[in-house]
Amino acid sequence: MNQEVLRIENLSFAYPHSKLLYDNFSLHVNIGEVVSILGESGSGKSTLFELIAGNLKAKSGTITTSKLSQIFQDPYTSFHPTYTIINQISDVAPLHDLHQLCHALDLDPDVLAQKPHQLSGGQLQRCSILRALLMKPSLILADEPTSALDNITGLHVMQLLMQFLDQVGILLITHDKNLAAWCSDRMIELKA
Ligand SMILES: Nc1ncnc2c1ncn2[C@@H]1O[C@H](COP(=O)(O)OP(=O)(O)OP(=O)(O)O)[C@@H](O)[C@H]1O
Repeated sequence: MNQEVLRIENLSFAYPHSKLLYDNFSLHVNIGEVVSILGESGSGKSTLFELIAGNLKAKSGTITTSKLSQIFQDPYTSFHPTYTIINQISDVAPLHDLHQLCHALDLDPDVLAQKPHQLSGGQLQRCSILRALLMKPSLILADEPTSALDNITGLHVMQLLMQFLDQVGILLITHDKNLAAWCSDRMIELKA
């Protein structure tokens, strides 16, 4: 049976003094699925994540979500520059599966003792995936997780993330239609 990790039903939302950005919008994600959200700048992709994360309140409709964690576009701004990666990860997540996950993410555990600027963008984005997975989510919100990386590194990072689809569903924001077509079960294109 499909295990649903996100259900959005009849969502409507507008920022104050603005037109409706979402009007009766519905979406669901199951464990094992990658669902991509595409759309031009200003179409409301980031706003959707803010609504799902509970940082914005819908005008009407319902959002039901299981435990989620987020991966952001720029790995350098996802970590504080002055603390080591391991300090920052241990602040938010238990470390039981650290070595096993490092292995799966092709990440040398020694790099975790470094500070963010000492790592490459690809290494650091794998650290943010590590942090997200250690939080044991059922839903991952990934906001342009590969767009700060070159194509080959980006594809590798996405492949590594997709290994965990037996445990999670992934909602992916991307501008990259080729990436979305390659990795998604469903694609939703928002209109500005
Ligand atoms: N805090 C806010 N207050 C008012 N309007 C906002 C706010 N944040 C975003 N908007 C507007 O809502 C619309 C959707 O913005 P959003 O950032 O969700 O789009 P996006 O699709 O993620 O864009 P991009 O691809 O450029 O990141 C835009 O018109 C934007 O100007």
